[in-house]
Amino acid sequence: MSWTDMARNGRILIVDDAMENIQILHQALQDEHEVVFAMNGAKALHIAQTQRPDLILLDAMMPDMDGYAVCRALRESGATRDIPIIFVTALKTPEDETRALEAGAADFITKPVNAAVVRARVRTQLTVKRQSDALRELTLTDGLTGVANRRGFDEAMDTEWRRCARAKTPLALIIADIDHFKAYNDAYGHQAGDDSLVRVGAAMRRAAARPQDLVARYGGEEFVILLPQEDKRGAEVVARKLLDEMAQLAIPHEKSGASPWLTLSMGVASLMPADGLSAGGLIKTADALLYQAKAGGRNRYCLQADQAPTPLP
Ligand SMILES: Nc1nc2c(ncn2[C@@H]2O[C@H](COP(=O)(O)OP(=O)(O)OP(=O)(O)O)[C@@H](O)[C@H]2O)c(=O)[nH]1
Repeated sequence: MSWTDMARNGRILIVDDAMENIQILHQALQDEHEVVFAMNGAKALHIAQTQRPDLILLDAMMPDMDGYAVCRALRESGATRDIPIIFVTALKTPEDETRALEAGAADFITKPVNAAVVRARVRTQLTVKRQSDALRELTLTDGLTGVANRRGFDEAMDTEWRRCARAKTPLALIIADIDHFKAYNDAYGHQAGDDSLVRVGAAMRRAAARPQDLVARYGGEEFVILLPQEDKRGAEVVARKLLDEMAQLAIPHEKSGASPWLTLSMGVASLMPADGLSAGGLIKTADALLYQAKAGGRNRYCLQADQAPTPLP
């Protein structure tokens, strides 16, 4: 499917205080898009947050909250910041146009609108948005395994830390490292090593399959699993599932010393994000537990002790 084809089926939010204007735009777009509408700024912000439109057509002049204020509010919220906005207005001066673009609009259409122009401008903005989304996805994904990369993990950790702190729910982390992977590469070759990394990444995704779970490749043969709203017992269940998944894969590793198969060692930790604690502290705790699992013989996980979590300095 081409970018232009993909741009045909987006959800468009039309914001205008006059029903006849909404009807004209609806008429122009309804064949190619799902159209929702709002007749004031507050309603527009609510729909933008809850229904996540792909693009917003925004009237500049509205009573109470005008288009510029709506535009600024959309830009301030992480959930709506990236939705492209096209201003639709009877104001035509270069100053009006500049003001709209400075408020964060992607484009500008003047009234009375022409249906073909509206469709073309909407398609263009949707195409640009789809392309930038795809590019962003690429920058957050590990090219070999298809799981998130270090940067993807850092972003998710930042978001989930703040989300769990607000919701007062725990956040769990598993750091997993393949055992004796250097010996594996030496014995079976780098290509076989790469193939195994792909299979391990897929096993992790099977073990941590909830929508909010995030699997990332943290370094060469080191992976992390971020488990929002999980305490350490929930994370332990995932770690056990992962040991099972690895046993089922049964990738031969004759030089391992820990097992005839390729295995993982893991550190499993969880804490309640709060003032005085940090995401870095959670990572350090899980990392120290991973080290214990390695020292204890590998092919196992070490779980955080039961006392109140005290992250390492
Ligand atoms: N094939 C392949 N190997 C990688 C990749 N990234 C890292 N490695 C290898 O992973 C190995 C990691 O070795 P070490 O850090 O010594 O650890 P280990 O041999 O797994 O030993 P333990 O962790 O102590 O069980 C190195 O040989 C790296 O070359 C990769 O993308 N592909």
